[in-house]
Amino acid sequence: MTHDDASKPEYMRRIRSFVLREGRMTPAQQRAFDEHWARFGIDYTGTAQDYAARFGRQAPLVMEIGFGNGEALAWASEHDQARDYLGIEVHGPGVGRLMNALAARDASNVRLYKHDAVEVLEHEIAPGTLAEARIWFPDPWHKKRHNKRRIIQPEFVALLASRMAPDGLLHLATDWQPYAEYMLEVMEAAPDWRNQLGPGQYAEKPEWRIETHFERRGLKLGHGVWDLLYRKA
Ligand SMILES: C[S@@+](CC[C@H](N)C(=O)[O-])C[C@H]1O[C@@H](n2cnc3c(N)ncnc32)[C@H](O)[C@@H]1O
Repeated sequence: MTHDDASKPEYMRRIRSFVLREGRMTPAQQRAFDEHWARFGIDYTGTAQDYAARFGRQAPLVMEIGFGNGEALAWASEHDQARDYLGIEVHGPGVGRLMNALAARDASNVRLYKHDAVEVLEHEIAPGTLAEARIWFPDPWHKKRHNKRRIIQPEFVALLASRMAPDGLLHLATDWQPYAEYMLEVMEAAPDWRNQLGPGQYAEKPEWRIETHFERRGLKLGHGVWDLLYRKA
């Protein structure tokens, strides 16, 4: 353990919210990295980034963590050209697939990390940077002994709040009711966030979130869907 690790809160030090099962990339996804990473990708360096310089303009920045195959991010960024989008995902095939979609529409308002979002937030995103943050259908870690691996934890939402611009919006969604209840519990207790709908309330699904792959999977299993909207207090 490095000295830096020792100074981190317990959650940040030990817990990873993902297991990397790198499925094989298809030739098209591999080609996406070869051809498009220089344009859409940001290599993790562990130092604060100047996103306005990367995008070549000063626009509000929307971040999505764990975008999966990227369909929701592709859609949202195409229909919201006045803002810039930062996607963070550890799963290579999903990043490749999204880059192909972005290249097909010649997108200029999206950049991607293939890295752990907790580390990106800690080291690359300066305080006060984000206008909006989205975490849609994060891994629910169903088993009680795995609940601590959920990305939504008090320490994590405090870190996230510190990276938000004043009045910045956080949008969470899940299809797993016990995780929805846990998200609500963590967020209601967080001093840096206030529920946009009023204390303890879930939100209606906003029109900017299209149905995602994991949402469809949950709906097929008969799950409900819960959206939560919080503003930085
Ligand atoms: C259940 S999937 C949901 C994907 C997508 N949002 C959807 O709704 O279809 C959760 C995703 O979060 C990613 N993920 C989990 N923890 C992460 C982290 N710390 N940093 C970046 N990505 C993460 C996983 O690789 C996975 O693709």
